Amino acid sequence: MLSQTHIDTVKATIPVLASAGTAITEHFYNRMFTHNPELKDVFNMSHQATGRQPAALFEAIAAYATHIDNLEVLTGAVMRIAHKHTSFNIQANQYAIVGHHLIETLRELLGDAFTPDIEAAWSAAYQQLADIFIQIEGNLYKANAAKNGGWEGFRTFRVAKKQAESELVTSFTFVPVDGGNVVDFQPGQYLGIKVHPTNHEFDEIRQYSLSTAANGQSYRISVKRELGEVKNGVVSNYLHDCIEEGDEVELMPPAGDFHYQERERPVVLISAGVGLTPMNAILDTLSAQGHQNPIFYLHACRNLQQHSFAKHVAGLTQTLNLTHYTWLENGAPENAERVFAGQMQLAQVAEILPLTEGDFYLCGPVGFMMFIKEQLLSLGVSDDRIHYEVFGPHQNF
Ligand SMILES: NC(=O)C1=CN([C@@H]2O[C@H](COP(=O)(O)OP(=O)(O)OC[C@H]3O[C@@H](n4cnc5c(N)ncnc54)[C@H](O)[C@@H]3O)[C@@H](O)[C@H]2O)C=CC1
Repeated sequence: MLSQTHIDTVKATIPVLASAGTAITEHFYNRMFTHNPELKDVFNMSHQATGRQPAALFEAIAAYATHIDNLEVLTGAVMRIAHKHTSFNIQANQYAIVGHHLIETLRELLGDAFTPDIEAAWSAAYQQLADIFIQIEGNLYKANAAKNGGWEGFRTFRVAKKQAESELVTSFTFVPVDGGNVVDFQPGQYLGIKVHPTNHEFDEIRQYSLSTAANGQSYRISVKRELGEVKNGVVSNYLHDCIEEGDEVELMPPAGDFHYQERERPVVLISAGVGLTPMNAILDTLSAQGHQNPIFYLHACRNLQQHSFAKHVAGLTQTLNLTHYTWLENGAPENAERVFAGQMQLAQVAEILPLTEGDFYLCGPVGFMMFIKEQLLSLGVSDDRIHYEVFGPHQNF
């Protein structure tokens, strides 16, 4: 139990942590992976290489210390992280390892400034946070296992179908090798997938949004091939290059607290690039449900060759009350209908959008979501009707 002294001590150490910056979390991860290399199987090592994970952990620790006497403020972030942890199959005993390396990192970096009082306060504070995550994650694991088609831990699936959707995006449909059902999910949720890339030192676990509606039998994800630096797209490119129909992968049950919410309001889905995957799942789900309220779908990508699901979305106008537009960054073909050239400018379609009552869901690169959120706010859409999540290590904007 945290005492007032612990709380005061943790808050008093915030400036020390802030001045050390991400050196703390970088040191922490180096230390942990040196002493517990088995955890490389669990953590996304590409996010280590880019520095995004140490930055995210540092921000999380700073936010926790800042709000330690009013943790309700962090409920949304805690739920988002807990869902993500379950897709990695994080277990209670791993919190003790992380806690040990965090405390030892503080001792090593702060030296004499890391007094016994500070150690006691941070140990208690870490334990409080770990207990919160362990409880929420334990409940999510149990709830998933109890559902029809549910399971706990990794389950082996076979690739039933591999299908190109555009120049860079390929879909993979997975069925369980045990022949059982699979648990339903909310459109917008993702799967944790574990693979062992060729010649790789450790397993890799990644999250991919489910890209079509739940059907009880199979799951589909749609993956973008990453061009450029090798450290990006280790798993995505392995799936593209090495995983074929008939091959097996390990999956955790669907997770994620960012998903479509039925609210009897018009829906506006706005995506860019491969961020269209959850939007496609939402559209397919609404179509299967016979949804009749107006839906608007706005999508941005580089060019026609990279426009996945274009025909599929056009076909959904048969079943849904759907209006859709596309922005092609590198230029629109002449006479193309519902297609604009350049980056997405909402002013071009603002008059048809339900600005005063609609729910707006955004998905795509962070820069794109920031760009669109700003436009929505300036068009008068209230903040509480703009929904998005940052894929990858947690980040606010
Ligand atoms: N469930 C989720 O939240 C998912 C999120 N994503 C995210 O989507 C992103 C990947 O998208 P890519 O296909 O690589 O996109 P991309 O880099 O090919 O960009 C696609 C389009 O986004 C627009 N865009 C990009 N940056 C912009 C900016 N700063 N301002 C205005 N417009 C901008 C442009 O129109 C561009 O053509 C990743 O960040 C990934 O994490 C992807 C899948 C699922």
